[in-house]
Amino acid sequence: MITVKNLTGGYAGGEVLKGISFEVCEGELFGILGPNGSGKTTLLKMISGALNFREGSIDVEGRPLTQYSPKQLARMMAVLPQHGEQAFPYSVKETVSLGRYAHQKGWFNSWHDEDEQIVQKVMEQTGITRLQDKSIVELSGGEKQRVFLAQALAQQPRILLLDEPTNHLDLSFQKELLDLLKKWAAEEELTVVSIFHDLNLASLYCDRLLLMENGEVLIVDTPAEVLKEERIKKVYKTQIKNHPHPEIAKPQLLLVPEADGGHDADFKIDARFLDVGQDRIVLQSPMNLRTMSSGITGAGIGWHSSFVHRVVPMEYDCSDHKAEMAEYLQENGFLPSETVGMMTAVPAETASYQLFEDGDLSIFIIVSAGNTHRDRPRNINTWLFINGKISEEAFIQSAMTAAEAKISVLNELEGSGAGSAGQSAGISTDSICIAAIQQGESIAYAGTATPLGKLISEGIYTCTKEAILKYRSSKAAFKH
Ligand SMILES: Nc1ncnc2c1ncn2[C@@H]1O[C@H](COP(=O)(O)OP(=O)(O)OP(=O)(O)O)[C@@H](O)[C@H]1O
Repeated sequence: MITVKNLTGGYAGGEVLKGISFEVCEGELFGILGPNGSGKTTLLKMISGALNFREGSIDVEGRPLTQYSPKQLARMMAVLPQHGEQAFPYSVKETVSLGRYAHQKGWFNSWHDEDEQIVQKVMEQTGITRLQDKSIVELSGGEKQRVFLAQALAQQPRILLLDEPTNHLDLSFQKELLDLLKKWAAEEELTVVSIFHDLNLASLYCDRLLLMENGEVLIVDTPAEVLKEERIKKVYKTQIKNHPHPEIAKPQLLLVPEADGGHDADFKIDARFLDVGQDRIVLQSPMNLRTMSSGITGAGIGWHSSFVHRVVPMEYDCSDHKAEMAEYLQENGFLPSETVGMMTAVPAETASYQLFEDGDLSIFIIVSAGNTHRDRPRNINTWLFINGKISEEAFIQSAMTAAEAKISVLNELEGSGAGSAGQSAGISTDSICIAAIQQGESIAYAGTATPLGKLISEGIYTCTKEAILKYRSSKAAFKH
């Protein structure tokens, strides 16, 4: 659809673009990225024919751009510039109607029903119908942006060139606009070339991305390839982390602010923060911990500061235990959004907890265990607090290492096979929460042969065994 070859040129002051080459296919949503001043707008101006280039070529539908008359070009492509400005106080509808100019033979007396219908349709699609009689000078930045987008769409172009289209738009209209462009690209084969400053939006919506640096193309590829953490850090000269989107397979980049340096280097989670009551065990951390858990609240991966292990009666039965747990937390002064919450019928006093240390490495473990006989539903809840900065691999390996240690206790106390899936109790309602302070030395791995893994194995073995034995000798064991 658009073929750019060796494009070179700029302004009177000097060359901005140096040997740019790429192709955009029909119906593609193509994003242009790059730091400030890298030449994105200059490139878009050249593609739209607004700025001449010195060397190279731009072909649109197989024909050199320079061979199109201005009117032919206007029927082919529409441009939404970065700062839509309007010199005259036209009404919204009049401004949108200007988009029909390229399709008209004369100007004043050739307004047809079709033009009216298209203008009404695009005003509706961009959510500005109710503003149609207002003067454009009375609109907010976001409303103006929609009007100029409607004007561009009224042109019914085959190619839409956009310079930061979501600038000024609120979150829901950003999404609406890009959903709309994506739909038009797919259904009406509209080709969209757009500059983005928001790399995450570009990742979510674009088929391919072109990343520019100092007037040159660094890479043209899919979002997953272009938005690699190391590349973006280098080009934008800033700290970022790449994190997959939770719902769709697209990368998302997160800024990492400078650390405030205010934390205590010797900080560790231990029994000082634990409160074992009659009906719950609470660990309240003074700061948020990175968590991976299967708790009722705070499940999955997140950041939490309150850890609540709530003891409920054996006959507890609730159709919506998540909602009921959230209510319980709220009533008891815990914010559900900051809390990992688990439930158990096992008495709090039978839980086992201990700090395990090996040199600078330390972990704090709490285990509550009940009904650990083969023929009954089992409930062992494990909390593992790691006083270190651990990788994502180490989170997963910690869970594996902890599970292995727990099973070896079950096998020891109940005979071989007790911990395996088919053999053990009808249902296992076990939960785990791993929480790391994410400060200090980085720890890459937590498999059984690593220092952290060894500490976890020892700690989980010790606490699980003690918790089971305490539970068995308690009155509760006879009742259950
Ligand atoms: N009209 C102009 N005359 C002279 N130089 C210009 C003109 N417009 C832009 N430039 C220069 O060209 C270079 C590239 O600018 P351009 O606007 O293309 O960058 P950009 O990547 O779109 O930047 P931004 O992200 O800040 O919008 C910059 O150094 C800029 O100063």
